[in-house]
Amino acid sequence: MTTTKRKSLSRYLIEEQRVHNNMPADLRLLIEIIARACKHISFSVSKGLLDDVLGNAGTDNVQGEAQKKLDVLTNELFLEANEWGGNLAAMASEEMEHIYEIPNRFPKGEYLLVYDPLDGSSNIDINVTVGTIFSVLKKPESSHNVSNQDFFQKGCQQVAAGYAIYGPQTQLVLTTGRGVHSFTLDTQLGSWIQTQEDMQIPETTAEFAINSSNYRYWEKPMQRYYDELIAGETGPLQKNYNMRWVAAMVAEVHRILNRGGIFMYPTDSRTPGRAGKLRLMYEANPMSMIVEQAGGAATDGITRILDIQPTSLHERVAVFMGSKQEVERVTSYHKEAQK
Ligand SMILES: O=P(O)(O)OC[C@H]1O[C@](O)(COP(=O)(O)O)[C@@H](O)[C@@H]1O
Ligand SMILES: [Mg+2]
Ligand SMILES: [Mg+2]
Repeated sequence: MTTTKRKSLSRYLIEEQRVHNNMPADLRLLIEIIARACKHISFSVSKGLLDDVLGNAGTDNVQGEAQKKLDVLTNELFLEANEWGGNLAAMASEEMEHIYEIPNRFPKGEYLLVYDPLDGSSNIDINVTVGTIFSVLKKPESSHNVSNQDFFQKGCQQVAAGYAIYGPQTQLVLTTGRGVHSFTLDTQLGSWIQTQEDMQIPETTAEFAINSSNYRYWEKPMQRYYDELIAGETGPLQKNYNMRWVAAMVAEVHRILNRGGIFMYPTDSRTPGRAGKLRLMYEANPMSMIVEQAGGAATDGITRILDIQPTSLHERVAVFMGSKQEVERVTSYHKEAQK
């Protein structure tokens, strides 16, 4: 099929608003602006060495991680693109310690945007896939001056979630609560064109993704599950598994959406008191909404991620997400160990 016969993102969003009554106009406009920001990031990322945007920025983010030049640049691109759109009250990002309230000189709206502008940033200097992850929340009606507290909503309250993946093609994967749909950036037209409808994660899988160099730091139930995975058909799972690790959550989740699998970043003892590596509000929550909307599951080993009450902007969470059967199995091992 040629792209001219396919649906653009704009048309998809208008149909969601007008035909399916699934979103108000201001949310539709917000998603259009987010998509435009992702398009801009895609072009910046693709320039790489040509624009001297690779390498370290020489600064650390609030979590003490060295920022790449592109972490800083993509954060600014996302801020600038979204602050004048008129649909937001405030934003929060991996790269900013505090929330960013829309300044009074811009029109304001009723939504809150939380994002990871560049996911998998250790991949950027070696020209491997990276992405952008975003989550949209409604500002509580009772709130007049935006505060951190307004952002502390459970993932099940997200009104939209998505990611852009900057790989061989740039794709935007989106859910507004009626399935998961993907749009590929047609770089000649400059438009997002729908290329997948209602993506579904197979319930069973024979593929897993985990950074197994951390094995010795894991808790017992995680080690048990991993031992069973690698024992393959000689162990209790009685089948052989394949392993993949891109080191970008966006890329792992995208693979799982397309062909199934389980992605894990468990708690480990490298940093005592820290629950895993991934951040709840701008990594785990949006990805969990997408995974559940595609028929998969997502837990922290015990609890459904979308039911966790956030208590700080940058809090971490252990993540097990993807094909339902495997997520249920590893979750049951954690629950057994807890008893
Ligand atoms: O360095 P590791 O242990 O392989 O961790 C990789 C994980 O870290 C992350 O890159 C964190 O994301 P950021 O690049 O946004 O900090 C995840 O995308 C990925 O799953
Ligand atoms: Mg990330
Ligand atoms: Mg990041």
